[in-house]
This record gives sequence, C-alpha cells and structure tokens, in this order.
Amino acid sequence: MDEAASTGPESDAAPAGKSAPDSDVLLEMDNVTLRFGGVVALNGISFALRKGEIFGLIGPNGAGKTTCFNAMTGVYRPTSGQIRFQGQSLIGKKKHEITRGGIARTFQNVRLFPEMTALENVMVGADAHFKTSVISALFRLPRFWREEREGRAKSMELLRFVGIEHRAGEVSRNLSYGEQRRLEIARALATNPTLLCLDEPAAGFNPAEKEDLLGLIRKIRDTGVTVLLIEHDMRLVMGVTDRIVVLEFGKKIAEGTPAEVRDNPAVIAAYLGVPTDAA
Ligand SMILES: Nc1ncnc2c1ncn2[C@@H]1O[C@H](COP(=O)(O)OP(=O)(O)OP(=O)(O)O)[C@@H](O)[C@H]1O
Repeated sequence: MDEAASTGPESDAAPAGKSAPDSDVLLEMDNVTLRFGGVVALNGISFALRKGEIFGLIGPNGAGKTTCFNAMTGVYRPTSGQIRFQGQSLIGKKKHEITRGGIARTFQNVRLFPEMTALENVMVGADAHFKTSVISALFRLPRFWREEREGRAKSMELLRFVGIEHRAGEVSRNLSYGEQRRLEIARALATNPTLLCLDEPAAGFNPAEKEDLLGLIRKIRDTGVTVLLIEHDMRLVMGVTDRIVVLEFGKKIAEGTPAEVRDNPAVIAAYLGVPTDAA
C-alpha cells in the first residue's frame, strides 16, 4: 500500500512526506508539538503537503486544526518539532515574512476592513507584495503610481476571479456574508501565495453556496496554488480534497485519500464520539 495512503495512529511514526519525492513536498510538519500551559494542542504531528494538491485538515472541535494553521503562519511557535516550507524552516519567522514567503490564509471568522471597499480590501493584500518605500509613497514618486495602478488592476482581476467584481466599489460591511468570504479569499490571493490555507471557508453557507465554493477551490488549485482546507462539513471535504489528515485531541489519527479516511474506524469513532475499540 502507498505509504501516504496509510491510515491509523501508527502512521504517526512515519517521517512526513516519506512517500513523495522531496521535490514534490511543499510544506512539511515534522513531529510538531505545541502546548498552551497544560493543554497539548498539537502532539507530535507529522504530515506533508505536496505541490498542487488540495489537502484537507479535519477533526472534531478542539482537535488542533486552527492551531496547526497558526503554527504554520507564525502566530504560535511550536514547543518542539520542525515546520519546513519549500525546504526552509518556518520556526521563528514573523507572520509578514511567512506571507511574503508564499503562505496566505483566511480566518474562521471574517476579518475584513468593514469601512473599506471590496477593492480596497484586496489592494491591502496586494500591497503586502509591492516594494514601494515610505519615501516613494510620501512623495508620490512615479514608482508609487505605477504600483498603485498595477495593484488596482490586479485586485479587480481577483475580484472577478472570485465572482464579486460587481461589488468592487461597495464598502465591505454591505456585502452579503457569502460575498465577504469570497472577498477574504481574493485578499489572500492578492499576496501571490504558493500555499493558500482556508479555515472553514464554508461555515454558514447553504448547500448551493458550498457547491459554488468547491468550484472556486478547484479553480484556485488549477492556477497552480496548493490549497490546505480546514472544514467541518465532511461531504465538502470528501468532494474536493486529494488527501486528508484527521486530528483528534491534538494527535493525528488518520491520513489518506477521502475514501480511506471515510472508512477508517478511528475516524468514524472520533466523529460519532465512540471509543475507538468500540467502533
Ligand atoms: N491561545 C490558546 N490558549 C490556550 N489554549 C488554546 C489556545 N488556542 C487553542 N487552544 C486549545 O488548543 C486546543 C486545540 O484548539 P484549536 O482551536 O486548534 O482546535 P480546532 O480543531 O481548530 O477546533 P474548532 O474546530 O473548534 O475550531 C483546544 O483545546 C483549545 O482550547
């Protein structure tokens, strides 16, 4: 059996990405433990994301999914273990360095600038990538105007890509909830990520909106961006991901294709709240 497709707690011990040639690995979590006082939010987690895949991170409430994102994006520093992105350690890097390095994320709760227009919200994301110095911005040097123009055009293109270009001039608090979630994705894409991490992007969506979101996630992957998805809706995760890791109480309990994970007794037990040996 393919190593990466192995399921069950014993696969914890396998070095992350062992089954994939190194050049295929984009991000590697290597035996990562993260404690908050007495709480072990992540307990020796290892897995690897491959370039170009849609990877699901699932598990019951409090399993450690968001903490994983926070460790990858420099919000929290792991207590021990290593996180590598394109072969480089992320440990100790600042959030903005990680963003510039190619990892973008959205949050569980919408975090937009409510009084800014949709277009301006995306331009803030694009700004993170431009090189305008304070001097150039203060004195409105030609470079500033060029980058402003480019940022605006690129942001409009991203609004079109996520399907809300008709809302470009509207302040973001007036957008519907679904539009706001799409806007967050556009803003994250404006940083030109290699890896996009989506934290429960479908929360609060109806079935039709979820279906649309699946289309958008696939479209993002088709542009070459690797996608890491935290999601509670099992159907959505199963329908869009190439591979999945399941966490429970900070431990990895399974890893594999959607079909393998769905049939794994430990996963079924975790979701139904049944002890593993009783499943
Ligand atoms: N800043 C923090 N301080 C203390 N404990 C924390 C902190 N952040 C997370 N935790 C704890 O770490 C554990 C994992 O939380 P985390 O938010 O990563 O889980 P999750 O899988 O994302 O859950 P949910 O699906 O509910 O969002 C939980 O026990 C949580 O209470």
